[in-house]
Amino acid sequence: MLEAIDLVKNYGTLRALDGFSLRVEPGEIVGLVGHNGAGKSTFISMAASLARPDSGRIMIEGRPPGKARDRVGVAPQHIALYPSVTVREHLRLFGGLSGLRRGGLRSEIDDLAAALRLTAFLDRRAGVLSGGQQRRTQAACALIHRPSVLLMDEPTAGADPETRQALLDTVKQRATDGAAVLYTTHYLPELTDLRATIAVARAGRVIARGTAEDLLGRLPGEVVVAFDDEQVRISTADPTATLVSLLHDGRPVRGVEVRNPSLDDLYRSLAVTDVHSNS
Ligand SMILES: Nc1ncnc2c1ncn2[C@@H]1O[C@H](COP(=O)(O)OP(=O)(O)OP(=O)(O)O)[C@@H](O)[C@H]1O
Repeated sequence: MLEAIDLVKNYGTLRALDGFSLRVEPGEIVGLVGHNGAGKSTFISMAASLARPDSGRIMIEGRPPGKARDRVGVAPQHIALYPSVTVREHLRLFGGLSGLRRGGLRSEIDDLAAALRLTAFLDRRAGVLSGGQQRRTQAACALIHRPSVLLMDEPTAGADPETRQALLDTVKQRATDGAAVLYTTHYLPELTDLRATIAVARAGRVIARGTAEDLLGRLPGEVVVAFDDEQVRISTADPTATLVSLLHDGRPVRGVEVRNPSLDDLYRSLAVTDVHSNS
């Protein structure tokens, strides 16, 4: 389990975390979302014991992060691989650091390479891999020792659909196997695919927490219907009912588009709530 209570972190005069609290249970995937600069990566650095809070408490399975490093897997936002080292050597290195040896290490490497579609690239140097292959290699380094807390910071940034799906399927499987997963992204559909609960960060704290249905269910989507002579665009909480009512008179239709609420809609709705709660 990962638990953070009331973390504060200042960089000079800038307060990066301002009372950040979050808990991720074993088997749970929490999607941490929020605008650029909200504090997501700063929090991940702390959970990975790369930075210390000025105040507050963070625990990994009841221990401070510095004493639980072997239980944590981190896929940082920016690619951090050795260009001249092969994928297999990366995995041997990271697996070896966590105590995996010989047959155990070999079979973890084979299983993970298959899951992340890296088998054909195991003996290629990281520097000659495509961006997506590097992303998958980086995730594999985080996963090789079967960590009980998995921290993934925008692991699919710039990834093609194949890479994205391989990563999402592997993360889902690890959560099913009992890992507590913290996953940051700017893509809402990934969190739906992961069946993640959502934590929204803003200005260094978590301002909302719940399932996608809780947080997005009451937000309006949008229905756009192009008729022969006009285009009708309606903001609605019930797109299906709106669509049925727009189409019921049988007018010829050239196109229909239904837009579900996005993360931007969620941030906007929370900004309004926040302003009200501060007033
Ligand atoms: N080492 C550092 N020194 C100074 N300021 C920092 C440092 N690390 C982060 N910050 C600042 O702290 C704030 C939070 O940054 P952080 O990287 O945690 O945001 P984020 O939510 O991960 O954003 P993004 O979505 O862009 O990755 C930002 O204003 C950033 O500029």
